[in-house]
Amino acid sequence: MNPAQYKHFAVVDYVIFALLLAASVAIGLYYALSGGRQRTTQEFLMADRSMHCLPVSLSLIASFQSAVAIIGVPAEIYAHGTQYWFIGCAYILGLLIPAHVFIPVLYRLHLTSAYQYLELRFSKTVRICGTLTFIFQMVVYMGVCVYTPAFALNAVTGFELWGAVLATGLVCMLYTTIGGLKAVIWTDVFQTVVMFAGQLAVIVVGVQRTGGVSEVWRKVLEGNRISGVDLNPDPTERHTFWTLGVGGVFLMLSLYGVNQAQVQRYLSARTERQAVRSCYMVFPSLQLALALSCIMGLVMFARYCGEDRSEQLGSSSTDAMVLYFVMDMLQDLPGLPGLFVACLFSAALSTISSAFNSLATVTMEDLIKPHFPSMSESRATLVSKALAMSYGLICLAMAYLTHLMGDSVLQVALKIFGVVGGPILGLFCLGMFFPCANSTGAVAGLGAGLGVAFWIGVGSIVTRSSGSEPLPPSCRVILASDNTTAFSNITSRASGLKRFYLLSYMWYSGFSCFTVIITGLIISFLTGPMKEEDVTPGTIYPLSEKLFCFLPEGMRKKLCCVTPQRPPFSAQSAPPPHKERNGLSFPQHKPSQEETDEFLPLEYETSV
Ligand SMILES: O=C(O)CCCC[C@@H]1SC[C@@H]2NC(=O)N[C@@H]21
Ligand code: NA
Repeated sequence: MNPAQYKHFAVVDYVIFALLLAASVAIGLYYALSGGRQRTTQEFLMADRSMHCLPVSLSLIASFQSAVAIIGVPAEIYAHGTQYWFIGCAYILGLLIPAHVFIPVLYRLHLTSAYQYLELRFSKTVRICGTLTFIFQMVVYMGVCVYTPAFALNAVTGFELWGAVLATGLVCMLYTTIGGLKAVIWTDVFQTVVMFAGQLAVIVVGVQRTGGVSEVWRKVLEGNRISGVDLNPDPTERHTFWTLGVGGVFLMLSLYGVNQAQVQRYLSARTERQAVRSCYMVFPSLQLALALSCIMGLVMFARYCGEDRSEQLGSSSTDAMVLYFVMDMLQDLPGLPGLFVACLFSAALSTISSAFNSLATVTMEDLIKPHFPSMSESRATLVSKALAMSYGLICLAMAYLTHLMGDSVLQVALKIFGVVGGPILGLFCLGMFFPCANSTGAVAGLGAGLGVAFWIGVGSIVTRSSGSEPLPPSCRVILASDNTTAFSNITSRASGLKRFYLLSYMWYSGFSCFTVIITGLIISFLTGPMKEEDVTPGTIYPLSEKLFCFLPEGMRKKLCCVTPQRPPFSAQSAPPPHKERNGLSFPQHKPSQEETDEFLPLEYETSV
């Protein structure tokens, strides 16, 4: 875009953006100077496990609602129609399963890092593999989250790209390092409100500028942008009800079930019931966030129908076009462009701060503490703060790498979750649902899952770049058919392996998850399946019990090869002493009176 056409900010816009950064730092400072003043890792990393479900639920949304969703989803709707909206169907199971399967198991083990589960259930090696995989996933994802808002802003307003990246990274490092998880959660709450406000402002002004709701609706229908339910079973079809509604469930489970950033929030809740409730409360807010970004895409479509702005923009990226649309709408309403920029950076900051804090937690808990068991609390807290800061620097470096990725940011983010998050989900499912799985099987399974996922991921980039260039955004009705035509002739031409590469990226999570489970079970049986008495109590979810709960007791016992063990503690009995395993002691949690009352008894039976 030539500088002459840059949309410029009024002073008040910069003031609003600066206020957002200042408010975030202020919250960080407040938690640095209040409470326990962040002197223990329990407070710095786990918020003293004292959080109420409301801030936890808003923080759960903010963690994986970054500028990628704020910009990438409207761009997706603008270019391809509302098929993506069906990912909302995946939120039902994608949140119910974490609430009733993953949270009960992980909460009762009283963990700090989700990957401690892997050591309790399997071995230290499996835990380290899980931790390193998570670190890789979040570092790459952080890079995309820092880069996206700065890139979009620079494309439209000439806003200094690396200045914005630096400002975001530094402010985030500051309040995360001084304020710990409490500051990260409460800034997430504040930033989520700013996110919704910014998107709402663009929608209200956009509809009003495009001639009202009926006019927008008419243009959207005319432009064939409301997609019906596409039940096409072809797995290489990018977005269908199946890839989004079913494939999306695995994506959600990898994020809201086993990702450390979310698990840490569940564990910071004061009781298990509060944690489960926070998971339920995510559902309406996530649906609202999805609706806002989809509607924004529709309004943008109605506004630019028939015109193609890629030449003014200097890039055919629909992502940048979203910012162009926003500035076009809000340009002469001083303060609103600043509000939207604040919304964009709130989305980025809330995700990056969650990433910093969770990365620091797992690095401290899984990679450092086991080697320095006698490390003092104050030193451990200091090292945790240093870790949060160093991850900030790594993130800035990763932002530069994102610069080279090129794909639409939404696709890049979802591919990262699929390729790396899917195998981690598979590892936890293998552990929780298959008592016979052993450590060798777990490591082999994770390796196979990551290998297959990377293979498809890289293969798809190679295939697509040789096959099709991204279609320029346009309102022509035939765009949809163009897209299908262009795409279908690639698919039809593709042979077996190439067709494999064309698998929709929405299936990566599910595909790699099953690869881990199947490989893990095969290797476990080949190397001698685990015996029931060797499985640590409380690390198995009685899946078979639950699935066959309609069967009579006797038949169920026969059918379910393993009856799950008593959880590490129960409301009645006094908690057993420290659980020793592999020479490491995991404090078995002494339930508080409130927690005892709130204990959600799963039907556990002692093994006969
Ligand atoms: O916004 C991002 O940073 C990542 C893109 C969205 C990630 C997934 S998609 C399903 C779920 N819904 C969200 O709003 N985020 C996650
Ligand atoms: Na966010």
